[in-house]
Amino acid sequence: MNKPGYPVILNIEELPVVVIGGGTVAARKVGKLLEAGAQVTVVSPQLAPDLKEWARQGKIRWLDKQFDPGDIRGARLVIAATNDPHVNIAVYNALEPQQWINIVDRPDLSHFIVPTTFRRGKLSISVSTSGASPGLAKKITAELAERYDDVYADYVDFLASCREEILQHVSDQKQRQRLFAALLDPVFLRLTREGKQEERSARYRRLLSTAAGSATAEVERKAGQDGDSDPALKQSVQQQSEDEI
Ligand SMILES: C[C@@]1(CC(=O)O)C2=NC(=C\c3[nH]c(c(CCC(=O)O)c3CC(=O)O)Cc3[nH]c(c(CC(=O)O)c3CCC(=O)O)/C=C3\N/C(=C\2)[C@@H](CCC(=O)O)[C@]3(C)CC(=O)O)/[C@H]1CCC(=O)O
Ligand SMILES: NC(=O)c1ccc[n+]([C@@H]2O[C@H](COP(=O)([O-])OP(=O)(O)OC[C@H]3O[C@@H](n4cnc5c(N)ncnc54)[C@H](O)[C@@H]3O)[C@@H](O)[C@H]2O)c1
Repeated sequence: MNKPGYPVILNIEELPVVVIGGGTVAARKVGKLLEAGAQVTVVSPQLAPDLKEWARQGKIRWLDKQFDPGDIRGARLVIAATNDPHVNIAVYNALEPQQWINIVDRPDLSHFIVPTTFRRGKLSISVSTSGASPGLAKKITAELAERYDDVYADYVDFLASCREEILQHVSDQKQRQRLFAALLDPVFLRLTREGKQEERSARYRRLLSTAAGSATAEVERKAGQDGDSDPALKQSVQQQSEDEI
């Protein structure tokens, strides 16, 4: 991988992922795979403590053996995480054409590399140095984690529910964009931080009714101007005003 790469969040729920090697690095990768709901198989004659525990609890399938090419058959993603570079290359050579691999000591051959990530509910912040310095990525993440603290989980949930409501009830594209922008006013974060959820909702309601009012005026102005109006927009905006007042 020599280009900067294409950052994505993969939905790997229920998908089979095979990890070769059972040491500290494998345990770190498997922890994140389990959080994402993947079906994980670990192939290794030895397991780090976390992996042992997950195998005992049935959270992962453990093949207590050295790697063989057949072990990765059917896997969607493959992670080669042994401490033997020759074994990691053997895993790479055994890939089926559609499989994607992360080789923990060969970013240059990997189809994907893993950034550091921390989560605050639905917000996730990831940092990568394209393999240049994973330690620096971790340090930057720690700095960001202080700034984007636990309050963001509730704040992002609030933004999500407002957004859902706006998408459902406000049909005018420009109006929506204005509302989404207004929702990012720092006051909503501040009220979340201060635990003033009611004041936050009241402000949001005011924002909606003001926007609905101005859209109604706009529709009426247009109607007066060219004798024509968009009845769907007018109705949606008026409905909005009635709901909110
Ligand atoms: C982010 C994180 C995610 C994760 O693994 O889950 C991750 N490495 C983490 C930590 C970490 N890794 C290393 C140290 C020791 C300090 C140092 O060396 O800097 C620390 C720090 C620590 O452990 O504290 C050593 C290391 N890492 C790689 C090599 C091989 C090489 O470079 O060739 C070596 C040398 C091995 C040797 O000694 O030979 C390779 C990779 N490591 C990556 C990811 C990918 C690029 C990420 C990026 O874009 O920056 C990439 C390319 C491939 C991949 O693994 O996907 C995770 C942070 C988890 C967290 O947040 O807690
Ligand atoms: N990508 C990263 O973030 C990162 C970080 C540190 C180190 N590394 C690299 O990752 C490698 C692994 O690090 P670690 O700390 O997990 O090592 P480790 O020694 O803790 O674990 C190695 C594991 O590989 C298994 N293994 C060895 N040969 C095998 C085979 N033929 N088949 C199946 N399993 C086999 C061992 O049983 C053991 O479980 C290091 O050698 C280093 O090159 C990568």
